[in-house]
Amino acid sequence: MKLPVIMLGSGGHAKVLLDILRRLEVDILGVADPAKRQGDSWLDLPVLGGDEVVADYGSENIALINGLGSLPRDPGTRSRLFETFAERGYRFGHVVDPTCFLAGSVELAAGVQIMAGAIIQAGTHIAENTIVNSGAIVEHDCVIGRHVHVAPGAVLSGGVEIGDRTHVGAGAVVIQGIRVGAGSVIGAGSVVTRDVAVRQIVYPARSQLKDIES
Ligand SMILES: CC(=O)SCCNC(=O)CCNC(=O)[C@H](O)C(C)(C)COP(=O)(O)OP(=O)(O)OC[C@H]1O[C@@H](n2cnc3c(N)ncnc32)[C@H](O)[C@@H]1OP(=O)(O)O
Repeated sequence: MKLPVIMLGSGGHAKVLLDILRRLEVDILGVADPAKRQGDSWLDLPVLGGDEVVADYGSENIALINGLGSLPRDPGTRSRLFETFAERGYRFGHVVDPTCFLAGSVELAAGVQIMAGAIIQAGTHIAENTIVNSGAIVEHDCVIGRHVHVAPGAVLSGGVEIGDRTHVGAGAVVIQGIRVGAGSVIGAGSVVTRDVAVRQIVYPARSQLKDIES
């Protein structure tokens, strides 16, 4: 049985999730966001109140959707929200855009979100609350930790391991068999050919600007 859902947050990431949920014809009760006024509406959804309003609904009657996005150097609001409600017994639903490709043996933990056009190949495991964003490719046998964001267009080659809370930037490429430690940031457009330790930032090569001589 599919439970009705409440969306937490109403920013850009939540907007994309809402579009997916509507295409999947999920029953959405409303949005919880402390920055909005109870009784208002957001994209034709009722604003139910702040996060505390979730307590009005029994954890066995609803599922939650984590609508907060995540960027490098974020203070961890998305992961905290997940942990807080999971500890209280609430379940976080998967959001899987119907245009993505998921191989049969892929394992998705609670709250994983797979956005439009992403490809996830055989033998890959993705842990709780992780986002694989639009058009990203996760090849076979990858192990992706909790609260990770694989940003749009990033490529993880076969057998890559990504530690918890890591951000893999838009368009980054990680070659096969690489291990990336927890809490790291792979800059957008980087090509990663060596292992990355815990809490390191990978900066990509910079493009150079020069005037065209006539
Ligand atoms: C749906 C969505 O939108 S999801 C979001 C997708 N976005 C991403 O994945 C972004 C990932 N973040 C990045 O790549 C970041 O730029 C980081 C984390 C690598 C670097 O961040 P910071 O250390 O804060 O760098 P900062 O922004 O101060 O820039 C420092 C310099 O590096 C340059 N720079 C920063 N990031 C990059 C990059 N990815 N590629 C090339 N140059 C870069 C900046 O232009 C700046 O150059 P300048 O000194 O000549 O002005």
